Amino acid sequence: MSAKTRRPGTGGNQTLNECVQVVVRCRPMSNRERTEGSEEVVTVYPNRGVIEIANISDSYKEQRKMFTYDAVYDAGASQTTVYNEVVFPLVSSVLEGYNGCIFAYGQTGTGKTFTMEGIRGNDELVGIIPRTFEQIWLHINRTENFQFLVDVSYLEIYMEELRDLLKPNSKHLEVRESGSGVYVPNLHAITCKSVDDMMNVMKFGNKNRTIGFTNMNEHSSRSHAIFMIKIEMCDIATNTIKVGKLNLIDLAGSERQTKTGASAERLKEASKINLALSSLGNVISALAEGSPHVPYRDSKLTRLLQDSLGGNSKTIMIANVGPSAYNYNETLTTLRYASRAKAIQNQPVKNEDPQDAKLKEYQEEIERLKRLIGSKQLQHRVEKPIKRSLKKPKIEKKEKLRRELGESTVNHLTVESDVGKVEKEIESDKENEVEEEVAKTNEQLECERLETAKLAAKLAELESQLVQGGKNLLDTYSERQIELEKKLVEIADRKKREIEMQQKLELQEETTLEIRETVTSLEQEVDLKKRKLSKCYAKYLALQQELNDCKYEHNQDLRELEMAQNELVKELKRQLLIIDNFVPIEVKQRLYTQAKYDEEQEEWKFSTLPLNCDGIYGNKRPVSHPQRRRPVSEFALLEAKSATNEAALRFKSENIVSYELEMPCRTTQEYRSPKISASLQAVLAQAMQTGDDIDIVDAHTNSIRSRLESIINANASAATSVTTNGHGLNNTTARNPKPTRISNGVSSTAALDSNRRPPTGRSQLKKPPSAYPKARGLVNK
Ligand SMILES: Nc1ncnc2c1ncn2[C@@H]1O[C@H](COP(=O)(O)OP(=O)(O)OP(=O)(O)O)[C@@H](O)[C@H]1O
Repeated sequence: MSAKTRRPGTGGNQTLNECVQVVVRCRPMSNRERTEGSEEVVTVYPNRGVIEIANISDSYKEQRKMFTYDAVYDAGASQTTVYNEVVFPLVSSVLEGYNGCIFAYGQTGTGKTFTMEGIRGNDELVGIIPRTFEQIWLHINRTENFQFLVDVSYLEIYMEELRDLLKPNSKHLEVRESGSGVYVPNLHAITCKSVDDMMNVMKFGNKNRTIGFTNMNEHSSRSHAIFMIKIEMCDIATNTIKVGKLNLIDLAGSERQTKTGASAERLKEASKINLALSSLGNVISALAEGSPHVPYRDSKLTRLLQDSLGGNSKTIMIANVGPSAYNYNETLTTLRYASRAKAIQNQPVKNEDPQDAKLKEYQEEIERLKRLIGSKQLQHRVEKPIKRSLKKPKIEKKEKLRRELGESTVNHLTVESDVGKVEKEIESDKENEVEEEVAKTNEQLECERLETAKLAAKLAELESQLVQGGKNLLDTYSERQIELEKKLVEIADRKKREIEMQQKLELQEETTLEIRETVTSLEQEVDLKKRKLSKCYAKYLALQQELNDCKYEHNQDLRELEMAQNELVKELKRQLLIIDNFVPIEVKQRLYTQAKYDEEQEEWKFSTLPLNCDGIYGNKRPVSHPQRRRPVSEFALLEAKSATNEAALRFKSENIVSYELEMPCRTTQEYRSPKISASLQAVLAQAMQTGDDIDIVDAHTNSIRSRLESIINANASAATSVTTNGHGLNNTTARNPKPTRISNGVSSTAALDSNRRPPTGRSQLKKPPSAYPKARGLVNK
């Protein structure tokens, strides 16, 4: 391990490189394997992180192979142990703002789904995904002064197509790349507020997952399923945001098509699954070898895993294997894969204060709504006194009138009565006005109140999406349980370190043994050298064996790829045959030129502009100008002017008579009879006449040409004799051993003609079947 490299869970700086953590889990023997009497060939040493596989079928090969990993689990390892020791630290990192990825890899039926999902309804057997939910919500409920937003998405890759499992009928999904990593635009995300919410989302998605039956597994996952959890966390005190993303992946099983008893459909699926997995293998190899080019773009799976393999994520690969001898080759392949993946280095980075955080958006929106509601409420308070102030003008105006009248009039009483009348009028007018205004204001107030209520509801909804941390601590967990959990993590960490130390110790023991062996005599030295040599030779043999195994496996992969390719070529030929026979040539050529490959979406598409008859893109028809009128024909203008004619009404509007008609492109051709050379026609004519085999090789010169010439000449002379004696029968009858029947006054030339054409229903002449030449399989035309 380099100085810059460390295994996850050992703490340290966030910019350090970190290897992909590789864990192998071996499942117990299945009932079927037991009844078939298959032997166990896998031995697991959990304390040393070592797994051994024995080869019992081939005595020529090396007997045992040993592999070392970060952790190994045998059939007895419980789901809880695997979770606490492997997954718990990673989920903790995600809750600190890192990206995390856990993917289960292995042959079909080795326990990937069992490890990731487990058995529902059994607390002991639930898998990694539901346990992750528990851990996340426990953390949220325990963390005070933090606000959380938890979004969940679920998708599958089936036959190299992305499918949204939470919106099964949604349109085509694609993988895109941005500065912050790979993502899938338009993927549906559901905001969750509890463990139950997340469980419901998982169950709903699983219902839409593609599964099928194979010989190896009754409920085989036929797709790669990716459960995505995004947790946004905001520290209320500092107002800083962190985002943790966790991808939980249950890959489809790698499988040998011969073993799974694949049907045609399963074969197609399997070839796509194997193709994606082999591209995953290529990516792992390229990363392990430090190759400058990593073929992420080879499949949708590797594109989605781009951040997890060689990217900014903390990653755990769980390789599932079976113990039976029947699956020796597949188990060995999985172990090799896993061994290679150990060398992949990632550079995990904390996602702090990201620009695209949804939580930030929500917070800003909440603030905006709060401000808006506050201002509206203030407005309500200001608007209330309007009722009272509306009465003021009455008194003011009354005083004014009194002043005006009082100053100019002598009789005070009359003035008073006038003022009283006017006052009453003014008052009733004003009261009406006020009532109207009050009604209007009330209406306005009601509208505003409604609007405020709407805003308040929106605010409440937004606020409800955000979860306040540290709420239900006492309800959910007691202090003792928290302590226990801490201890579990400590134990897991210690076990990990123990395995690492054990592995180092074993290496050192080997070298110290060699050093200790001091040479006392020449004989001993020879003995020691011999032993060293035999050790080296054994290693050499093992490596050679490994090489042969790899070659064999490579050839097998190649054969399977060839099989898949043959299938595809066959299918292509079928489609081309249909196109060639049923699609007219012009249409075919047009379609070929219109089809363009979209690099981004990695598929063929038709360009939107149709080709016209001249083979040019675009439309021949003129495009209307927004400000100009369409051209109108002379006739239409004249007709439009003649007010007498009722039919002229139709010419009052614009017409399209002046436009050139858009004629459909011709898609058929005139029938032309095939061109046959004169010599061949002569030979055919003779064959028609005689009905016998014709020797087309000259017996004397042994040449086809001279024989053909003689036939042509004979035909020409026969034609001349026909024109001279008017019948032309003599020659034919002379050469034809069969009697030529001429009935109903029909000449032999007509008989010859009818020989060339197929008999129709209209023809009165019924030809005897013998009249058709059979020997060469010639068909009358
Ligand atoms: N560690 C284990 N302990 C007990 N049973 C297990 C274990 N691993 C797997 N099984 C059982 O083996 C069977 C196959 O497991 P599972 O369906 O998880 O395989 P898989 O690898 O997901 O297969 P596929 O790739 O075809 O989907 C199941 O019945 C499962 O319960």
